[in-house]
Amino acid sequence: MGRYRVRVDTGNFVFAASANQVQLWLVGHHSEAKLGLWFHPARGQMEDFEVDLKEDLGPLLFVKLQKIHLLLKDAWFCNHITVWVSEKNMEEEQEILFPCYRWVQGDGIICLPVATGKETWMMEKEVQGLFQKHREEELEERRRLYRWNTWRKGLPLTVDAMTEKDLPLDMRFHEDKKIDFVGAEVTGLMEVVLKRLSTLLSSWNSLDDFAQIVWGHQKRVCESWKDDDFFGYQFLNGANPTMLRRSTSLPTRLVIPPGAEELQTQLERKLQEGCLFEADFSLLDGIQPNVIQGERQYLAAPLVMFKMEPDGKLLPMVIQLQPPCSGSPVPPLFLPSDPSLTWLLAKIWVKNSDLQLHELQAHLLKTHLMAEVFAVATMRCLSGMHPIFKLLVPHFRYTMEINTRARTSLISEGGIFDQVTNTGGGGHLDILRRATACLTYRSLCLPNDLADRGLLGIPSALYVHDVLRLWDIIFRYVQGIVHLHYSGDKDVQDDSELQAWCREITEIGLGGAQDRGFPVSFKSRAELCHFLTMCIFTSSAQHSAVSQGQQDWYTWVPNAPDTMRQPPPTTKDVTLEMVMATMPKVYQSCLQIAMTWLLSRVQPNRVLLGYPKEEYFSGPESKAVLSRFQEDLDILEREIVARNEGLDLPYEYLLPSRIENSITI
Ligand SMILES: CC/C=C\C/C=C\C/C=C\C/C=C\C=C\[C@H](C/C=C\CCC(=O)O)OO
Ligand SMILES: [Fe+2]
Repeated sequence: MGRYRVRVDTGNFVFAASANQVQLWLVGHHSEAKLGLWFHPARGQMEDFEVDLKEDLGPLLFVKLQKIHLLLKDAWFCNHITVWVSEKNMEEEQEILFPCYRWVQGDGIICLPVATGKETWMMEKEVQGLFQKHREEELEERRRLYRWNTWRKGLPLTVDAMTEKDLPLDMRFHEDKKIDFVGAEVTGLMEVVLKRLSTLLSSWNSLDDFAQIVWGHQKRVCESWKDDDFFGYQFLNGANPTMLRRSTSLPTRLVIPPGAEELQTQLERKLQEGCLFEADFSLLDGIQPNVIQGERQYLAAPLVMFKMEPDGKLLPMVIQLQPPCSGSPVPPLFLPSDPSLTWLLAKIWVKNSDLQLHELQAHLLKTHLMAEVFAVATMRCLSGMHPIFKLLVPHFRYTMEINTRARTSLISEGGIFDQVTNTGGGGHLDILRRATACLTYRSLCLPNDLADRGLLGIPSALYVHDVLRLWDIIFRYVQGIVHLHYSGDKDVQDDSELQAWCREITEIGLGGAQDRGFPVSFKSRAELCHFLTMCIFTSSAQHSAVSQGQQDWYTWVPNAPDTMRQPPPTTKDVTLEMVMATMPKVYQSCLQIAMTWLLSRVQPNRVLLGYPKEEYFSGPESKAVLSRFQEDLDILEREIVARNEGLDLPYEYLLPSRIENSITI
């Protein structure tokens, strides 16, 4: 018995309020009490109530709520409910949090378990028995709501939703985000289309013509894109820093033709010095090129070799546009000493290939689609009171919707890829299948990936530096939360929901990826922390690194054309007419600019890494772990700002102040 003060907190989104009435119950260890509170939740409001109860409820475990509709059935977004308990034997009132953070629909009774604190989670068995029944019922409902779907064979499974309208309400864009996103799509397309309506179907006449449709501040790219050091820089710190690796031998595909012994000597010398690097686009070999408006497009599968200079510049040494093919002549090698237009066209071919693998493999597959697998498995396997659910779910905000939109308008039949890229028309799906088949767990764990690619200890590799710092910061945050809730490895091994989550990701979401290093169980807290760090890193920092550069590096179309309309050159005789006939048409260029603007713009009302809107954890220990995470991010922010001050080209994509907490675009 005692006095209970109840506060109901409603979301501040459009339509978060409800015209219906809401009834509350308090459920304690010993008994439960109907509060007889009927109220209409108002948007962004906190409603306070006070009741004196005669019953001895015991320690509170749940709040139950039920929305009663008379006429209009609506949805109410409940943030959380807080209860202050003051009883005779208490020195001071006790504050207890019941997180919700979801839409309350229909008139069923919803149970909100008390916020996970260390004590709740470790609570003795019989109380867990009460929670156990709630958790099982909750997961049964979640598995009905969140189903796997095979969108295309050979790709990671996705959420079962034909369009964003089929998604569970809790996974939808809130109204402000939806209005902004749809508005930007229209604005972006109108901006470029209207500007060039008259010449949409034509080709450009000269490379400078592309300046007519450039937006914003890509001046530096327009001026420097032809320079070798600028070309090399992008493989370290550009839109796609995922292709470069240090060579451990001369690639077998690099057949040196007679007369090129000097090149062979130079390559071998750089190899010996440990400063030979490569970017190999063999994944594109044999992919069927697109046909756009009846015009055949062309693809290459280049290899480019670089040397790392003592000043940190990465300079291309040789480009091979196609791998050798038995029965065909040895493919020509393009060199910096070739005629300038010939060498330039070879570099353009490399950047076209890089854009395809960047967008499909590094961006869409290894961040968007992987985050979706983690999100669907989380909703299907971890109950709302599970500490790992509470740790992860803020990192999946809006991801199912942006991915569903990508499947319906970007990589769909007749979508953007089909309209403007040389991998569209089905080749893009074959690339996704090939990339999925070779996607390893180590390649998502950046310290392992960077070590495997031989990229540690390179002063000019700014992406590498920032990524390693962020990985360590996120790992420390994850470790803090895991160690609060798991006192040892056996707790991890005995956690059935957690082990089911792991298996669901590897065996179902990724289609049996244990042969690519993904775990099917967690044997220790260390293994769990590594995996969780990868999930959060993928959904925040890595997406930021491969998304934010699109606008800077892809708006000047010659620097990374989205399609190529003539075959790769097989001789050194290249003319400007050949180059212009190869480059995208005006329409394809305009759509590239519109899309890169749309997909890498700063999102309104974005939630930054480390600053989730939801408060799922209770207790001073969890709050301290989150505070330290924020402090670590703040220290890194200042480090990067200071580092960038001394740079000709600042690297800003991994500034914590620019990293979203989840993939929302
Ligand atoms: C057309 C290619 C040229 C330049 C890049 C333009 C688009 C990027 C292509 C692929 C990006 C990979 C994943 C992107 C996922 C989401 C996009 C989701 C929905 C788009 C909705 C729409 O097409 O309107 O963005 O990050
Ligand atoms: Fe994205």
